[in-house]
Amino acid sequence: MAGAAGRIRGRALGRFQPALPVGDLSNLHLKEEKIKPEANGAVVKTNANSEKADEEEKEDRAAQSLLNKLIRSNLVDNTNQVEVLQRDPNSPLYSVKSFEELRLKPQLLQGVYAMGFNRPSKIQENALPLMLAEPPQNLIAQSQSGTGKTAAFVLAMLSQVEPANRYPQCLCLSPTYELALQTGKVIEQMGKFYPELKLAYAVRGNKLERGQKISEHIVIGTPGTVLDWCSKLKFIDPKKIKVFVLDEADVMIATQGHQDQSIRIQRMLPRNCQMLLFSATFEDSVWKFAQKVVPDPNIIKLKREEETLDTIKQYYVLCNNRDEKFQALCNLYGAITIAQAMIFCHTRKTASWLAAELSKEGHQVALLSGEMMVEQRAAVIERFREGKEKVLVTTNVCARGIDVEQVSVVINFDLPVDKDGNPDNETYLHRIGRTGRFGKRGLAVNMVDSKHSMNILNRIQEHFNKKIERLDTDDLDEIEKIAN
Ligand SMILES: Nc1ncnc2c1ncn2[C@@H]1O[C@H](COP(=O)(O)OP(=O)(O)OP(=O)(O)O)[C@@H](O)[C@H]1O
Repeated sequence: MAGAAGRIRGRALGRFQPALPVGDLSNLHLKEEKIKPEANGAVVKTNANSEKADEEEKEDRAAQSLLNKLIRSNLVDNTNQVEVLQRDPNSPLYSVKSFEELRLKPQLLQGVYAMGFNRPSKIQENALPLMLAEPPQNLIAQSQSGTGKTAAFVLAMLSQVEPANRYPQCLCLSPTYELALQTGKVIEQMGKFYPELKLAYAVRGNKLERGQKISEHIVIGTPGTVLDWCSKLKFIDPKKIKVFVLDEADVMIATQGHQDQSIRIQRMLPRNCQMLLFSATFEDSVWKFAQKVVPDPNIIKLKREEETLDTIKQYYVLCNNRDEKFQALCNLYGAITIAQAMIFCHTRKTASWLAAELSKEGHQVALLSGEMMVEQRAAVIERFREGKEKVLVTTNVCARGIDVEQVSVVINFDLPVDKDGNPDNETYLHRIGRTGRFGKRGLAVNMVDSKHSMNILNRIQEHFNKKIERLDTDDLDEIEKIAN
């Protein structure tokens, strides 16, 4: 394949590409001076306005979380260590390397193995001994999505339940109806060999007769309904709850009202109730909330990922406008063989335009867009993973926080910016971090179409202190080896 790139070096690409009859490679390095300052300013302004106007997508963390659960088939590989801050440093609570060491009830051990788990994940290894200790310990735990948090607290709940007592003993809050159902499924699977154990869903639409008392042992639901069931409707006696779990705390607080409702529920629980809070991320707001709902916590945190771009080759291509960016993209495809690429756009509109244009050029393109139902999005990602499509075009908002494994090339058709138009370094890292994983080398190509975006690129470069080079025909041999 390196030969193909070699043949076209310094020549018009159009003649050599079967699927994409496009222009000259010189488009790849248009001179920066070509962008007239006044035109440039105007372009930027219009872009910013129109982008705002058609940026209808709102970050929906609950949908992203659900999507991750739907597309995930196994544990996310994570090499980071966890940090354990024990409330009582004198109490020796060791981590466990096997489920046997936890002395789980036999029917739970059976459930764990029936789910195909051989040994605890990193977060489980550290959290389970704390959660199953006598007396039960409170816990705030943060670990990346997909690392086994749900399974951990489900085991804790199932271990504490006394089936002979026919009333709710464990209460679990989820941010949405769908996420509550997903967690419910894990409870059902893991408790499969514990048939006397019953589960109720406190979600909107699940209507019970007034005056009724619930006999199920575990209640899982959304904050609003759980609050009603505990206070106004009195279906649950909160004073009898032994384990309170607050799942997906980061998603929870992103929803208006959920934080207050969760705190109100927590205030109704007995003092000796075990409080457990889980979150995939740990920004300040989550931490503040966690401290309000979990008194005297033990804390388990996944150590921050080292921001490393060492295995990723980063380039930029200078263009004048959207069409030229498309042209440059086609040129790149014509010049090298790309196994699988993800292309990020700023808006839905650009993403669907680009997907259509690429399809016209004969590419097998998948479009992941915010207007799709979560199930549809999961299907698109699945097909892409299976290699049915080689290019996935998506928007920033839609793809943030979604686990798509290794791709060989990431293209920023638009650079990531925050709502104020400043460089979004975190998103940049997250996007291009999809390539260059597991010791492989990765390739990231940034399309720059104005002085403004050049400025953004420079700031990103400074932030990471890592050179982003201008893509040149001389680089094609090198990048072909990475991209293919
Ligand atoms: N010990 C284990 N061994 C093997 N697979 C596991 C283990 N624990 C969990 N899994 C599997 O890994 C996947 C992710 O686990 P889980 O949903 O518990 O992660 P999570 O951290 O709760 O994710 P989220 O933050 O999205 O809620 C699931 O498919 C689950 O069945």
